Amino acid sequence: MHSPVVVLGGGPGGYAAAFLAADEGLDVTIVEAEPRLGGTCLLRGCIPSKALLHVAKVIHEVDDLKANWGVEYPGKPSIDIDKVRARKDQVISNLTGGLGNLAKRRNVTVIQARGTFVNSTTLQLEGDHESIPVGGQLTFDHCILATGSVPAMPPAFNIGSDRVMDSTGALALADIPESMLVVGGGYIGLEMGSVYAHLGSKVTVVELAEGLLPGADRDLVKPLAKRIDKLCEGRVLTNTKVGSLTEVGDKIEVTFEGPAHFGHEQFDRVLVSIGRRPVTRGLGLENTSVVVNERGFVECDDRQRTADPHILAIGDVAGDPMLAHKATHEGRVAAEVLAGKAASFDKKAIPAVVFTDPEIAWAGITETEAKRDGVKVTVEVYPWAASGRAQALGITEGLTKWLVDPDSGRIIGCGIVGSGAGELIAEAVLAIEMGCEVHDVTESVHPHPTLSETLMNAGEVHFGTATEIFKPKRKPASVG
Ligand SMILES: Cc1cc2nc3c(=O)[nH]c(=O)nc-3n(C[C@H](O)[C@H](O)[C@H](O)COP(=O)(O)OP(=O)(O)OC[C@H]3O[C@@H](n4cnc5c(N)ncnc54)[C@H](O)[C@@H]3O)c2cc1C
Ligand SMILES: NC(=O)c1ccc[n+]([C@@H]2O[C@H](COP(=O)([O-])OP(=O)(O)OC[C@H]3O[C@@H](n4cnc5c(N)ncnc54)[C@H](O)[C@@H]3O)[C@@H](O)[C@H]2O)c1
Repeated sequence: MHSPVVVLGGGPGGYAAAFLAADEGLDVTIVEAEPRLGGTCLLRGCIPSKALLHVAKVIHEVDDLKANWGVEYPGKPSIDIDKVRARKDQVISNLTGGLGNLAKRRNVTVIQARGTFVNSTTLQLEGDHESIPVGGQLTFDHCILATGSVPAMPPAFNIGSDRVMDSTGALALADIPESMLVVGGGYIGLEMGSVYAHLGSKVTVVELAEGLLPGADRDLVKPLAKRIDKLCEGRVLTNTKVGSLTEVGDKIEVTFEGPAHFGHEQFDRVLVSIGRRPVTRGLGLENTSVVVNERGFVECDDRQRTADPHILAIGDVAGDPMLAHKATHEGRVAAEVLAGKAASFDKKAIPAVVFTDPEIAWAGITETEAKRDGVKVTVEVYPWAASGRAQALGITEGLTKWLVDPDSGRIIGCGIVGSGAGELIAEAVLAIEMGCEVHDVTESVHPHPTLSETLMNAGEVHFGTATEIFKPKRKPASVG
């Protein structure tokens, strides 16, 4: 069988690339190993985790009503874990079913098989699904490689016990363990740790680095770290390493090694969330001219082209950040490149959102990166305590900040911590992409009372015109 364009992998990178290429008039086949399109994001990532985080947020808000707003009701919320799981699975089914229909309506062929490269223009397909062509070979003019990533599970943690879970295991929500250790205080550890803590588990978080979410700006992480610490009843062990895991009866015994915490302790379940690795091994890439770097990512240019003229790469397999919207955007670029358009990707404003409560979001350059790279920035911070909407909602721990190029006055970065930060950051992405100056934001009328005003207000801090703050402190332009 021959298909001019083949997309290997049907995640948010792969299906976006395939659908857009078909819309451009190309003849497209998706090869996906699993029975459903959707990839990590829909089946075991973004969507199920956000469905569960919604439950966690509502539980928190109910507690807040009781503690701070005089709303009384008897007892604690009781949780029917089967119903929570069923609702989460329904959300996944709704979305993945829709994708199958969208592929059909575009005449995109979907083959359910595992593909490996025989050479630069041929895939060998393995599996037993009827969609696999006789002989199992699929030739193509161009292949878009979109095989994504899988959880990193070092041999020391891979002890063959289902009490030790990766993110997929945690999302399966088999039970609500009494005690749970989360190894890694990054995106997954904090999102899934929050879910389990709100459902009733006693959660301990262990992070190798000095603080949670290493790499993110500390002023953004601080309010979240405080909340997580409260949620985990002080059981956030930073600067600590997990040495070994051993199954002892129906518990996992864990040894801690670190200046802050030493010794061993038992937990009902352990979630290992210490990063993900790109899927490049075992794909037969050595039979092509594709270059894989020392971290396992496929090397490609800003048009998603690899060193092999027949192969493009997108999404998690094509490098950091491993985020669904980055995969989708790269998929669009790859499709347009194959359609002969002058598309390329300037990655200056890919937003990142940690969907905890409070949420953390950033886009463009961060203060941490500016310091590291010696980039001159002026930082304008607006505390949410001065926002009417934040006061009304009782979420005053947040802040919004702009990072401004002091020479041009252009906005080059934004950071937000607070409820809904993930929605608010979209305005910042547009501002950075459009090359806006700070006055473009301050002169755009924002609706009142909303949290979006904090973006306008942080801009007003730049000009000293923020009326809700008594004497705005101006930081001088600084290097780092
Ligand atoms: C718990 C969790 C929560 C997340 N939450 C978010 C979030 O809120 N926001 C966000 O932006 N990102 C989130 N992510 C990251 C996001 O899921 C990934 O960045 C995104 O799915 C990457 O898309 P992709 O298309 O590159 O790869 P994937 O989604 O990983 O898809 C790759 C596909 O390729 C298939 N495949 C692999 N090898 C082969 C082969 N040889 N033959 C055929 N098929 C193959 C796989 O079966 C898979 O379906 C989360 C991830 C996890 C684990
Ligand atoms: N909201 C989102 O967009 C979202 C949500 C989940 C996942 N993701 C994506 O998936 C990726 C993987 O998520 P993740 O949380 O597994 O990785 P991560 O890189 O976000 O965090 C891993 C954390 O584990 C720590 N760590 C590493 N080894 C350790 C050890 N031995 N002991 C203790 N801590 C250790 C690291 O210092 C780091 O803080 C993310 O980087 C992100 O790209 C995104």
